[in-house]
Amino acid sequence: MTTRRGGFTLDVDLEVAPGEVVAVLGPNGSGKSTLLGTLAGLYAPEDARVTLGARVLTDSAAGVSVPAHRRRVGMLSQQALLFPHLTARDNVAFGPRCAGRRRHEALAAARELLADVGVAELEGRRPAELSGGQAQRVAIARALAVEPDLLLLDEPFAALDVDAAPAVRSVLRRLVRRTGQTTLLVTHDVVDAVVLADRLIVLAEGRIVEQGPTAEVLARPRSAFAARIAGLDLVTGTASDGGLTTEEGTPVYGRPSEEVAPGEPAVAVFPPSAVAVHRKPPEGSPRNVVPVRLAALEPQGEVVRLRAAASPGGPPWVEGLAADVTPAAVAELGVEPGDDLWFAVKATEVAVHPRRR
Ligand SMILES: Nc1ncnc2c1ncn2[C@@H]1O[C@H](COP(=O)(O)OP(=O)(O)OP(=O)(O)O)[C@@H](O)[C@H]1O
Repeated sequence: MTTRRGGFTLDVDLEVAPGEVVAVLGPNGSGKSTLLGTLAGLYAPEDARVTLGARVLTDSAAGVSVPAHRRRVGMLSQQALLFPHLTARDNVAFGPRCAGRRRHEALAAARELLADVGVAELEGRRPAELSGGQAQRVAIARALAVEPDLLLLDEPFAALDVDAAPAVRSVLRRLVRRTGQTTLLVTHDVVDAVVLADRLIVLAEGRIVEQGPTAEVLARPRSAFAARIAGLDLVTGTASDGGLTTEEGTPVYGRPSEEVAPGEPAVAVFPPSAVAVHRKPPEGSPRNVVPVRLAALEPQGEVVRLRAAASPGGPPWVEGLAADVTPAAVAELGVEPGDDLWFAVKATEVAVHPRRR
């Protein structure tokens, strides 16, 4: 598709498999909202062909453009945008009613969905009587109530406070997985992509500059933007009681940030600034301590990023882990590439999230 807005041109070619969740990341103004708007039928593209299953939604060459409300494309944005005069239940039942469902059927379906998103007891409240997180849960229920063929999520957690966002993300993850909902998710948060998406695409200046399985793009970023968002330490494994267990069986201790059941695929996430670097294994406090071989020293503004490789006999999953330390600490440690070191990170600094298979 090619869509112009003012002097900006979006030019992308994208295919999403049924049931797939694709995350779209990119700097401000890279065209993420323009992409969603074009799929939703909000903008008239200059030259595009958009198909959903067997249906043609847009074919500019043939003069076809299905209006937004007939696309069976659901949209959820930062703000819940509920009808202010309707109760939570009636907000969710509205779409099915418009699609011709009987009133009692639509209300029953709405109640079930409100229970699914964890706000069954709020069904009689109006939007003004809901918190941001509660309203967004209702908005998720409303978006799914019409059983859209494609769900578009435009920064659905951005307006929520940091405490509410992971719980709402969990709810969305569970429902999207259960219904096999085909989804395109625009986000600024790489953790959203890890938790929800099978695949990640990176937009820059209206074009796709990178795409692939989420973990792969983050492990081997090619664009400057992907490198920057990949600036978190990620360790994948299987959730356990106190954190996760890597594929090789190493325990990584952390705190579950949201609903993640033992035995499920999980990812441990921590900032490189939380990693302490030692010459000898540190003693005492309960934390994660792992041997690494120093691969590189990368200056990063105020700090130096120590990049790890596996040490002989050590676990392979440390490959690529980063530790940010001050230049003074680097001088004091006297480290050089090839040195054998220990990376340590406190369990309280490690967030454990569920991960898409
Ligand atoms: N109404 C408009 N008229 C003209 N140009 C517009 C309009 N809306 C957006 N643009 C331009 O289109 C480009 C893409 O905007 P878009 O909102 O799709 O980016 P985005 O990636 O979603 O950004 P953000 O992360 O800031 O939400 C921007 O350069 C913007 O200046």
